[in-house]
Amino acid sequence: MAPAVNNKLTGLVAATFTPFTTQGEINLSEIGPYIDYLKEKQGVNSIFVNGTTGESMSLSVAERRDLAEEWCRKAKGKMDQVIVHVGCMSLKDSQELARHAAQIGADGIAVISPSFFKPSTADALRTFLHEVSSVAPNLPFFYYHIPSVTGVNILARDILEDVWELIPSFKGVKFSGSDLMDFGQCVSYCQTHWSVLYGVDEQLLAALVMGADGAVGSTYNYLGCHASELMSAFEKGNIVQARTIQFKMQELLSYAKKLGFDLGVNKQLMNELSGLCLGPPRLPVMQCPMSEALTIAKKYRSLFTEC
Ligand SMILES: CC(=O)N[C@@H]([C@@H](O)[C@H](O)[C@H](O)CO)[C@@H](O)CC(=O)C(=O)O
Repeated sequence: MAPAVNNKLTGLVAATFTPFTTQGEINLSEIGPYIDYLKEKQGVNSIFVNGTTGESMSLSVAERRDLAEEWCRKAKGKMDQVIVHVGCMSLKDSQELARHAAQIGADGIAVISPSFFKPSTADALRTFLHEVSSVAPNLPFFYYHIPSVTGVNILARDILEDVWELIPSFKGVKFSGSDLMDFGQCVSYCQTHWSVLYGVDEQLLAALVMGADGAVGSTYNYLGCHASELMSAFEKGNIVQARTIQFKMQELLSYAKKLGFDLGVNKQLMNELSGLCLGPPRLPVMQCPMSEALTIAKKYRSLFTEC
């Protein structure tokens, strides 16, 4: 990746899991060791918290505040950037979390589209994003595009149209979609100080070719060092090496998907590979049987050497 200019967010960003106790309460005590693991074992220097992987929509606003605060506190001096996802179904809740993120020293906020009452047009979504950003006007703002989860199929490029007029703090897009034409259009429209970050880990190389500044994803929790190697190989023009790593990532994920890979499986896999105690997911996501995570971990170990 190009070096960071004006704190531009680049490189690899881990979308963190939310640690829970076995009783299903948030477990703040695991956040410090988690950050150390990401930095020391995976070489990951930025995190995206309370996102999809972090089960944000299954958390209360109070829990999200406590988690965001602890992530920011423990990341100080260790992580380059902590981006806090503050999107909620309710505008008021999103604004509360955005204000709170500004108070606790987050490096940026991201907002997903509401998905129960869905915006019917790009303008409706842009207005929602504007209203959230306006309560934290000095905080870098990212639009979080993830149509497969929200069911909101508005092109990300349409959200970007003259967006700086509406959201002066706008700093980029976290694009977790597989429409590479829309992605390319975002890259080509972007200002140089914005970041376009890709979020479909199994297609990272394609996004780098298209001009991604970096990547945010769940698998970088345990594939961080390998994805970094992929990025360096790409930067050096070694496409064969970059492709080899991407193909291994794809082999792991396609194997896992055949076994029913979802957030529950992903979290259990992370527990197994990292040795951290991140606990089970929260309902309605089901906990995955240990045997399934062990089978996928075995596949992981057959494909990748330890970082
Ligand atoms: C739908 C979904 O969860 N996508 C993941 C990916 O990292 C995904 O887990 C990975 O590409 C494997 O399919 C991320 O884009 C989500 C993410 O960044 C987040 O947790 O906010």
